[in-house]
Amino acid sequence: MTPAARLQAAIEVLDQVIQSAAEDGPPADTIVTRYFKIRRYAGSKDRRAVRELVFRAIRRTGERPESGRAAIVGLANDDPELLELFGEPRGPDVLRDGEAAAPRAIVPHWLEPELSPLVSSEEWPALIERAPLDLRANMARTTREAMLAVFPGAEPTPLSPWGIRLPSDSRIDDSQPYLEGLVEVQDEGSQLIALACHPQPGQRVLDLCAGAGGKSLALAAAAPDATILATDSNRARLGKLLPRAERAAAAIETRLLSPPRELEELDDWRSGADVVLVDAPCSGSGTWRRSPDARWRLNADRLDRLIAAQSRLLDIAAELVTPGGSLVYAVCSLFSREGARQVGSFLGRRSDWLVQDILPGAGRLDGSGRILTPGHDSTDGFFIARLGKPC
Ligand SMILES: C[S@@+](CC[C@H](N)C(=O)[O-])C[C@H]1O[C@@H](n2cnc3c(N)ncnc32)[C@H](O)[C@@H]1O
Repeated sequence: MTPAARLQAAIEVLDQVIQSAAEDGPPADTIVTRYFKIRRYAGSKDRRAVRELVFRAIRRTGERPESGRAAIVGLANDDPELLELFGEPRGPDVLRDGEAAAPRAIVPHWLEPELSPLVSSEEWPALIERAPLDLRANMARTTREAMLAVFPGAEPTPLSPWGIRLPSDSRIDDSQPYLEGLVEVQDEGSQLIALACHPQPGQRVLDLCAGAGGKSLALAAAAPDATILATDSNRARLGKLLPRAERAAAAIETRLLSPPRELEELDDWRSGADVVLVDAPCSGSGTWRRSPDARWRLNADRLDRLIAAQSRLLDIAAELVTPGGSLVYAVCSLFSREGARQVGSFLGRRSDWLVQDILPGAGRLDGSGRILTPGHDSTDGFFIARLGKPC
């Protein structure tokens, strides 16, 4: 493919990404892969180049643009080499006078007021910079030192004692330690959520929104003798946990929940969990650096629905914690309504619950919890709080 043809391909992919974002369809990554599945003539260099153009355009454009062409015109306005490709054979049509270009932005304008006041605009560029690849050493079966020696370019993460940081483009899925379950891919911020749960041997720990089990696996590695139940309402996600647990040699029970009957289905855990983790569904605004197209999929209705779901899940979790036990609430979001204000509302409903200190030295205090951000902590963005149920 010529450079002009690659630019035209990027426009076509972006059109599909825009449509998918509007319809809550698959993410940009999947769309790029699908695009090339039926275009076998494109070589690996072409695929890489088109992908790079697509993601540069997505990162540059905060709000969902009107078309792939508008996104690429915006990108080209910043890059004269791209401008020259318009009108070339197999390339995009010639630029029209005054043609609309998608405006450059990091945070969509309508979401600026949602950000925690701690996330100042100086930090915004880090929200969409490429993320490193973090691994978690499976402490039940190895040590961080042993794993640091295995991966070239590996550094210990500064905040999590389990973490190993590799350069962004590292591949580990065919490495022996990964296949043997000695390491898992997990952002340092996610590791800190498991650390905030502080699971102890013999405890009963419930991971209410376990998804594919990233936090459950970290909890099992930290306390192999704890009883861990991983639940989720999404069968496909929860189904991915079992093979991962097998690889890690972790004992984790799973249970599929059917909202709105979660409490009935967890009757045997009512007031019975020493720790309940609510890693709640959220906007994902803390992970824009990994999924920059997430900015294009959010809308006010969807955000309101997520906030209502978080509040409901917190109330469910409160019923499951044993007196004297803890509820750990986490979201990969930097929006106050999903983080500090969400927990503030919970404490308004249950004023006898106690705010517990977590993760000294990591992140910054934000209301009754802590906020971690890519700019301040070099992790994905998270809000984490730990609340104690009165005895
Ligand atoms: C942020 S993700 C969890 C990520 C997961 N803990 C991990 O470490 O990979 C939120 C999860 O909440 C689940 N969820 C949404 N509503 C739920 C409900 N009512 N009960 C249980 N899980 C729910 C979603 O299916 C999703 O997997």
